Amino acid sequence: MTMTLLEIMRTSSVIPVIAIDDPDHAVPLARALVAGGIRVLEVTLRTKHGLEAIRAMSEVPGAIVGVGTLTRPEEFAQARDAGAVFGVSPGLTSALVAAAKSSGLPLLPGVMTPGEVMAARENGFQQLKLFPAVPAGGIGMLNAIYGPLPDVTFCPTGGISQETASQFLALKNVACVGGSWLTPKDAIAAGNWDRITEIAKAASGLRSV
Ligand SMILES: O=C(O)C(=O)C[C@H](O)[C@H](O)COP(=O)(O)O
Repeated sequence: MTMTLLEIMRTSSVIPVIAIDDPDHAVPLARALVAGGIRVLEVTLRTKHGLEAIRAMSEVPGAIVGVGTLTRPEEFAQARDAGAVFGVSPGLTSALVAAAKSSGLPLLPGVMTPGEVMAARENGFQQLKLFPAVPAGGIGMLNAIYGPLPDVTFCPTGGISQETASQFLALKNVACVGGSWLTPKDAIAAGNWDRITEIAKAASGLRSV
């Protein structure tokens, strides 16, 4: 089943940004998040286990697995072949635009300024990640962008927490938010999957204020 980026963003109001330090954690972590109602999982290439984790997590029933931290063109086809069904990058370059098109992997590119929003839109991207969301201006920035550029939809990521997520989700131009708070490193290291499921349940219950 092929999903568009907008369908993926609307499946989950919160997308966990995941870094896997131990490949054995991939499957139980994905199961714990899905059990808590969080199905869309962004597995970053920040660690060397990213592709292996994508391959393993893609087999977990209910999980919709994407790749994060795409910064080099060659990573697109590798992630797609590992099973990723969407990709997220912290920024957009012409080489990444070409790689997204040739790989067929739906890309959620990172932007931080109105000019970057416009350049991304010129390249055919209307769903964008505001990154880093809070340092870039957060809610005020998203509201300001909505005035001149109302036809783009954001997944703000960077500095968002369980406490602030609903304020972002209340904005007209926000479909979902991303964050690493769903996957605390200490809980993963301890194999405390119940705690991850509890955090996921709280996050999946979030909509707007
Ligand atoms: O690794 C990537 O691809 C990124 O673009 C960065 C992450 O999305 C943010 O660093 C998550 O932000 P926090 O929730 O504040 O930890």
